[in-house]
Amino acid sequence: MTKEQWGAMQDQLSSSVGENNYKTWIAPIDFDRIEADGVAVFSVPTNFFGTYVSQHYGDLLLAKLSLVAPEVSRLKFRLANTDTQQAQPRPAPAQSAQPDVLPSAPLDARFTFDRFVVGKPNELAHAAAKRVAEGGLVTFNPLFLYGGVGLGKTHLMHAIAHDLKTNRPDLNVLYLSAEQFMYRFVQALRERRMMDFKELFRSVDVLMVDDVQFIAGKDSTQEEFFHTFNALVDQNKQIIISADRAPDEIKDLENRIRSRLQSGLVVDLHPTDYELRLGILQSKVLTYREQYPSLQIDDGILEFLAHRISTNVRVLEGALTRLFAFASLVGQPITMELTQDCLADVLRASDRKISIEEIQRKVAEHYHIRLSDLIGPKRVRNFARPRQVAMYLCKQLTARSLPEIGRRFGGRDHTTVMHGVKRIEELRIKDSQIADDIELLRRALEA
Ligand SMILES: Nc1ncnc2c1ncn2[C@@H]1O[C@H](COP(=O)(O)OP(=O)(O)OP(=O)(O)O)[C@@H](O)[C@H]1O
Repeated sequence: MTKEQWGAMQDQLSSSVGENNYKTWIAPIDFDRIEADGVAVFSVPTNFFGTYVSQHYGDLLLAKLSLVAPEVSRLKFRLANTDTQQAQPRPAPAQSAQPDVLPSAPLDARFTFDRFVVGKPNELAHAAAKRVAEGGLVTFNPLFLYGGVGLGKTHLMHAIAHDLKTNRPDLNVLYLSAEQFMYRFVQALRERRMMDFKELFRSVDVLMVDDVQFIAGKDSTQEEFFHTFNALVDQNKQIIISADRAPDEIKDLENRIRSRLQSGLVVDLHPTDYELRLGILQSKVLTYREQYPSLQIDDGILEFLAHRISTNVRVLEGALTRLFAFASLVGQPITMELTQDCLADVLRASDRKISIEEIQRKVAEHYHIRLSDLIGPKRVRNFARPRQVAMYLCKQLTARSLPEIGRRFGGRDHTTVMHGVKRIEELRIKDSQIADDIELLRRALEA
């Protein structure tokens, strides 16, 4: 393959991986040669780069390469200008002092605070993220953000990084996923460069680690993470962590790490509610207006989508993107009919109905009481509170009416259900145990 062909391939890669990823990961690598045994050699600025590109873009590179050079069956990444590097002694300290780049994972330019729609389910997480993004005194360390898939954890972390770049350009901000932390650590171990690794991580002013649940069960990575964490906290450097669940729900995590993670501010991104979903759709439509200025969208479509697609924001956004692309392709306005046609599969998939029985069973299990006591007439508190929780969840998660719910709870009146639902709504705010119970149950039911 010639350098020109590599140039053309880079252009194609740019459109496949997106501009941001391209600039960060593909542009800095260079095609070197194809060896006799079908190995395509690329030069990379650091070994970590090679590992990252190979893990994330290896298949894509290979696929594109095989169109131009069918003999290629494998990729190899070598440090730039060190062709025979493996055979060479390690560089003298003066040379190795040349600063290694600590690659922050690429930030998505769209993930800013401006584009983050705030509603009840995420207002606390948003406020905490905003506070950290000011780059002022470290008041809570770490900030631990958690929540289910696609609820905006990564969006908030990138937004913090974007803001810090503007507010505090003097700070060395590092954002990476826990998986990347592990690659970087393993790489350092393999190359016997642990001192460099430690030094680099300890020179960071703000460390953000996304999806920390990834290191559960990975003992040495946890150990190193713990030391990095402690060293930074001791220096009063801000740490921001995200995970798909609360620290005490992450299995196979060492206790000392768990308690460290809990020692700052732990905030939950709750599943979206209807109003938040509608807000997100409305804000997305505004951005689409620039791209598709003449496209008409009928009244009621966004409300319909916000009602019907309650899984996660990523699915919601994907549905809207598809809808706009489809409508502009066929040159038609977005009507209800077109929406149902175009999104039939998404709508079917999110159609999974949670039944009243399922809720009753899960709640009884959760509170260790018998199903018959949950539904039955006894009014002792041990049964009455779980019963109200179950009624509340039936109201939230099913489309059943209050009289219908009442009937299924031993023939109770709809006003009893209404009272139960109200009581739990109040308690959720005051009583964190109830709030946690509901969250756990909701997740289990929606899983
Ligand atoms: N409140 C919000 N306002 C606007 N966009 C949002 C909001 N919440 C989530 N999104 C969008 O939803 C998508 C998924 O969000 P994100 O990647 O941050 O989720 P996540 O919680 O990190 O999920 P995962 O656990 O899968 O990593 C992104 O495109 C993000 O911009």
